[in-house]
Amino acid sequence: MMIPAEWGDWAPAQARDWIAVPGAHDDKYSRGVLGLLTGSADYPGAAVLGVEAALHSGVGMVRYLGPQRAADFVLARRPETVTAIGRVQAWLLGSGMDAAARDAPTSASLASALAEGLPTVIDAGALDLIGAATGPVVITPHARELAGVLGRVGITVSAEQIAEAPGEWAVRAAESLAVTVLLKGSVTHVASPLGVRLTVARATPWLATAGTGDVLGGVLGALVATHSDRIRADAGALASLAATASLIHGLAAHRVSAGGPFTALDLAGTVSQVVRDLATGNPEL
Ligand SMILES: NC(=O)C1=CN([C@@H]2O[C@H](COP(=O)(O)OP(=O)(O)OC[C@H]3O[C@@H](n4cnc5c(N)ncnc54)[C@H](OP(=O)(O)O)[C@@H]3O)[C@@H](O)[C@H]2O)[C@@H](O)CC1
Ligand SMILES: Nc1ncnc2c1ncn2[C@@H]1O[C@H](COP(=O)(O)OP(=O)(O)O)[C@@H](O)[C@H]1O
Repeated sequence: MMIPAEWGDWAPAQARDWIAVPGAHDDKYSRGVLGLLTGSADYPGAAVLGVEAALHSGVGMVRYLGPQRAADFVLARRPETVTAIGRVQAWLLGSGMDAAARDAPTSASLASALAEGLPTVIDAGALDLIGAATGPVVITPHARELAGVLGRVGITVSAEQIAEAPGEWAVRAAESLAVTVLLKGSVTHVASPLGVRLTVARATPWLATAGTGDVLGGVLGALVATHSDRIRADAGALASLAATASLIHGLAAHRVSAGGPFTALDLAGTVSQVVRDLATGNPEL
């Protein structure tokens, strides 16, 4: 296995360059629209968390196009969300889905989104569909999910082995799958097929609570939607955006935690404060 050449720790000064600040000529469409196919009858809450996080990250519009039960919860929490079908600049797929339990309409919707060639974040219950993507992809597995993804391409590894050497396995996955990999953990590792290797070490162990990964998906989805043109010109941008999303997530966690427990929904609500501090160059970050 290839040993990672050099890992660089991603810092707020670098993340600042990846916050899309709207200008006088922007409207909601020019800022970027994120489409979400997330949530399921079993996990409708993941849809709410992803939408909440995307809206707090600074995006022009969120189109939530998942199952009706989840859409009802999403709209009850966030009436800003649009549930009408329409054009998007990027997709977030799979959070709160179980690949083994996906129904035919959901699989068809995922296939259709993947065929559009748009920048796409693939999480959780859509990770089995990486090979169907036609655009630039970033995947957001934890160690157990990455073991499953690698198993599907004939690489046998356990979640425990991945947790022991996360950097090496993130690189192996990026090279084998030809996608950007954001491997979640106490330190997050981002590896791209082009050789970018970034770590983000700003998290807190209080993040080990249900739903925080769904929040990360929403943050990354928003960043990708607001940089869609740039990604299409240079797929390498996905690694910088993935590291920025993880950094925002970790900084928001510290802020909402202040040394104690917090909920995933409250984490999502804190993301906008961190994005503001990055955008305004707050030196305290
Ligand atoms: N609010 C929402 O809607 C949320 C929705 N979410 C969504 O859920 C989906 C699945 O995500 P995930 O990461 O949990 O799934 P996965 O990698 O299959 O892990 C399963 C493994 O866990 C283990 N296990 C289970 N219970 C255990 C126990 N008590 N103590 C110890 N082990 C236990 C279990 O082991 P087993 O019980 O089989 O022995 C198995 O190995 C995904 O779509 C995500 O987005 C989440 O984000 C949460 C918030
Ligand atoms: N011990 C830890 N220390 C720091 N961050 C953690 C720790 N455990 C989990 N995290 C972070 O919390 C998030 C959990 O995501 P995930 O496992 O997908 O949870 P869920 O499926 O419940 O949303 C990831 O961003 C991960 O990096």
